[in-house]
Amino acid sequence: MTTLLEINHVSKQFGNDTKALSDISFSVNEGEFVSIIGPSGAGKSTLLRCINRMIDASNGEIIFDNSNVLNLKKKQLKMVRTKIGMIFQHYNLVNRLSVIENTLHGNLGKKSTLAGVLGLYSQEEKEQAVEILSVLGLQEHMYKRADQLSGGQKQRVGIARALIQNPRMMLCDEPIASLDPNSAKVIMDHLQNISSKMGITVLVNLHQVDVALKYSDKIIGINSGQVVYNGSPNNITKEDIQRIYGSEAEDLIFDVGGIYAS
Ligand SMILES: Nc1ncnc2c1ncn2[C@@H]1O[C@H](COP(=O)(O)OP(=O)(O)OP(=O)(O)O)[C@@H](O)[C@H]1O
Repeated sequence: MTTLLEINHVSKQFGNDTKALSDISFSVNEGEFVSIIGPSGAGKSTLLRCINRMIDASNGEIIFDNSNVLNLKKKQLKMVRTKIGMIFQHYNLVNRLSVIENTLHGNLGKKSTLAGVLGLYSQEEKEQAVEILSVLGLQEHMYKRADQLSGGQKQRVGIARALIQNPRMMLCDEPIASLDPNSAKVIMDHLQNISSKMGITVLVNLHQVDVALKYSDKIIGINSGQVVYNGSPNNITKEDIQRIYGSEAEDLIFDVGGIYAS
C-alpha cells in the first residue's frame, strides 16, 4: 500500500493559551477511508484545515504526495490544493448559481483569475461536470439554483465540486452534521464509493461514532488535541471510546453497543 499523507508531530497553537493540536502523527494510504472522531473542541476541524493550509500548523510536517505542504510557496501550494478536494458541513455553495456552475467552480483553482471571473469552461469540463452530477443522481437538477436544493442535494453538489478537480484526496469536515439520517446515508455511501471504486483517499471528520465505525478502514480518535486511537474500527473497545470521548462516552456506548471488540 502506498502512503499518500503523513502527519508528523504536528502541533497548532492559537494565541498564547489554546493548544488545539499537540504532537499529532498518523499516516493515510492511497484510497483509504479514514474517519477522525473525538468530542467537541478536540481539534478535528483544526487538523483537517492544517492539511490543506487553510490554517498554518505551528510545528511538524505534513507530507502529501511526497511534499511537505508546510514548506510550499504560493504557486506550489495552489497546485497541491487542486489535488485535495474539500467538503464542508454548510456546503459553501454559491446560492445564486446553478448546480452545474457550482460544480465547475471546483476547477477555479486551475484557472487564471480572468478565466475564473468570466466563467470560461471548456466543453470537456462541462461534459465532465454532467457525468459527475449523473453519478451523484443530480442530472435532473443541473440547471436549478443551488438555493432550491435540499441539504442532501446541496452536499452532493459539494462532492461534485470536489470531484471535478480530479483530486487524490477529499477532506470532509462534518459532511453529514446538518443532514437527516437518510440524506446522511446517501452522502456516506457516495464517499465510500469515491474511496473504494475511484481510489480517492477520503479523510472525514465525524461526530457520529456509529457512522465512523461502519464506513471507515481506519479510525483516528482525538482527545484534547492528541491522537488517542489509531487503528481499525473492528478492534475498537469500550475503553478506547472512553479514552476518545471522556465523559461523553457513556451515551455513545449506549447508542452503538454491541459493535465493539470485547
Ligand atoms: N481560529 C481559532 N482561534 C482560536 N482558537 C481556535 C480557533 N479555531 C479553533 N480554536 C480552538 O481550538 C480547539 C479545537 O477546535 P476545533 O474546531 O478544531 O475542534 P473540533 O474537534 O473540530 O470541534 P467541533 O466538533 O465542535 O467542531 C478548541 O479549543 C477551539 O476553541
